[in-house]
Amino acid sequence: MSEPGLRLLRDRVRAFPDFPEPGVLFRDISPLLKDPVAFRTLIDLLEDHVKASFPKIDFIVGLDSRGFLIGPPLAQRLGIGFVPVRKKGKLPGATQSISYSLEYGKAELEIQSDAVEPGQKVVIVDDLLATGGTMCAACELLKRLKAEILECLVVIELKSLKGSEKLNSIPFHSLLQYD
Ligand SMILES: O=P(O)(O)OC[C@H]1O[C@H](OP(=O)(O)OP(=O)(O)O)[C@H](O)[C@@H]1O
Ligand SMILES: Nc1ncnc2[nH]cnc12
Repeated sequence: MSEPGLRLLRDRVRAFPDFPEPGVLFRDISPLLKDPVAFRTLIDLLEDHVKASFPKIDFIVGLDSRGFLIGPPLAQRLGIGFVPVRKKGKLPGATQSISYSLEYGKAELEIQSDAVEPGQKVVIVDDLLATGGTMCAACELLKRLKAEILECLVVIELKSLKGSEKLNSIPFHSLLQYD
C-alpha cells in the first residue's frame, strides 16, 4: 500500500477533544473530504485494497451517515451497486432493524429486507471503527438477510477501543490506525 498516500490521509484527519461529549477524542475527516487530492487518494487506496482482495463483490454496503460519503464513490469505481444501512425510520417498506451502542450513545440501524439476496457478497464500509458497536450491528442485519460478508472496511480504526475483536471471525481492514 502507498505510504505517501496514507501519510496524506493521516495529515487530513483532525482530532477534537471532548466532542460530542467529555472524554471522547473525535477524529474528524472533514479536511480529507475537502481536499480533492486526498479524497481521490482515499478512494484509490480502498479500490486497490478491495480489488486485490476479492475477485467478485455484489454490493458495497455503507453505514449512515459518514459511510455514505465513502461507499458510493468506491462502489462506482468498482462498477457495482451501493446499499445503505440507515438510522431508524428513514427507509420505506419492509425493514430489518437492530439496536446498538456506540462510543457516545445508543441508536438503531435498519436495512431494507429486499436490499440483498441470500448468498450475495458484500463489503461493509464506514469511515471509522471505535467500539465496533455500529459495525457489529450492521453485520447482524446483513446476516439476517443471509448475505456473505466478505469484509468490514474502514478508513480509521481506534485501536484502544478494540472494536475489531467484536467482529469475531468477520474479516476486517482499516487504512489508518490510532491508539
Ligand atoms: O464503533 P462505534 O463505537 O460504533 O462508532 C463508530 C460509528 O460512529 C460514527 O457514526 P455516528 O453514529 O456518530 O453517525 P454519523 O456517521 O452520522 O456521524 C462513525 O461514523 C461510525 O459509524
Ligand atoms: N472518536 C470518534 N471520532 C469520530 N467518530 C467516532 N465515532 C465513534 N467514535 C468516534
